[in-house]
Amino acid sequence: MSTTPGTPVFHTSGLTKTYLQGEVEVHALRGINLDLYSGELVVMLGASGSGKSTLLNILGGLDVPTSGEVTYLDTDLAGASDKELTQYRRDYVGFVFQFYNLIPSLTARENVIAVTEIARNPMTPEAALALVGLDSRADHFPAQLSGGEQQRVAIARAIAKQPNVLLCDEPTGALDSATGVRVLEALEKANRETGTTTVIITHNASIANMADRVITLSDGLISGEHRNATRQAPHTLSW
Ligand SMILES: Nc1ncnc2c1ncn2[C@@H]1O[C@H](COP(=O)(O)OP(=O)(O)OP(=O)(O)O)[C@@H](O)[C@H]1O
Repeated sequence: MSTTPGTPVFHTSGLTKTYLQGEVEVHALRGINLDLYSGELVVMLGASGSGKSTLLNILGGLDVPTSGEVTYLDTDLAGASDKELTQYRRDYVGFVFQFYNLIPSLTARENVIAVTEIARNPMTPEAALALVGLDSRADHFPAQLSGGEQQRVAIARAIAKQPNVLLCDEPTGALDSATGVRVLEALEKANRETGTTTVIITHNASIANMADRVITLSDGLISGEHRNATRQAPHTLSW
C-alpha cells in the first residue's frame, strides 16, 4: 500500500538552523526545502549530526529556525510565539522519542490518561493501548514492561489525543531488531488506521522500506528523496 500525495501539511523553504557553541557556529540545517503530505509515512534517514532531530524539533514546534519558512497548514511556525507553539504542540502533535519518558509511578493506562485528560478529541486510553497491542497490560507499571512494551505505551500515549502529526525520533534506537519491529508495526498501524501524518527519523536504512517516502539528510541538507512503490510490512524488516 502506498498513499499518493494529498494536501501538504508541512512546507519548508530555505530552512536553516545555526547553533552557537561558544565562538563556533554549528550549521545544523543549511537550507531545507520540503513538503510533507497528509497521511503519509515518511522515514527520514541520515548519519549522526546530519540535522534530523533539529528538523523534527522545528516541525514539532519544539524549536524555531534561524531563517527560512516553515508552515503547518496555515500556521507559521517560524514566527510563532512560545505560547502559540505550545498550543500547536498540544492540539496537533504527538511525539515519540528514543527513551520512552513514561512516568514510573503510573500504570500504562494512567500514563495515557495523563495526555487524554487535557486533549480536545482523545480516543479512550483503552483504544489507544489496544492499537499498540497492549490492552491486556493496561494496569502494569513501566518497570513491569519490557523496553519494547514501554515504547508501545509511549506510542499509545502519543496517538491517544489523535494528533494530526506523529513525530518519532529514533523510536527503535534503544531496542533490538525483533522488539524494534513490533514498535514499527505499532507506528505503521497507527498511521494506517488513524491517518496521522507520520515521520520516523532513524540512522537505520533497513527501516526505509516501510515508508511511503524516504528522505535522506546529509550535513544539514536534503541529499536524497524517493517514493517506495509499496510499503513493506515491518515484520519483513530486520537489522
Ligand atoms: N542545542 C544545540 N547546541 C549546539 N549544537 C547543536 C544543538 N543541537 C544540535 N546541535 C548540532 O547540530 C548538528 C545536527 O544535530 P542533530 O541532533 O539535528 O543531528 P541528528 O541527525 O539528529 O543526529 P543523531 O542521529 O546523532 O541524533 C550537530 O552537529 C549537533 O552537534
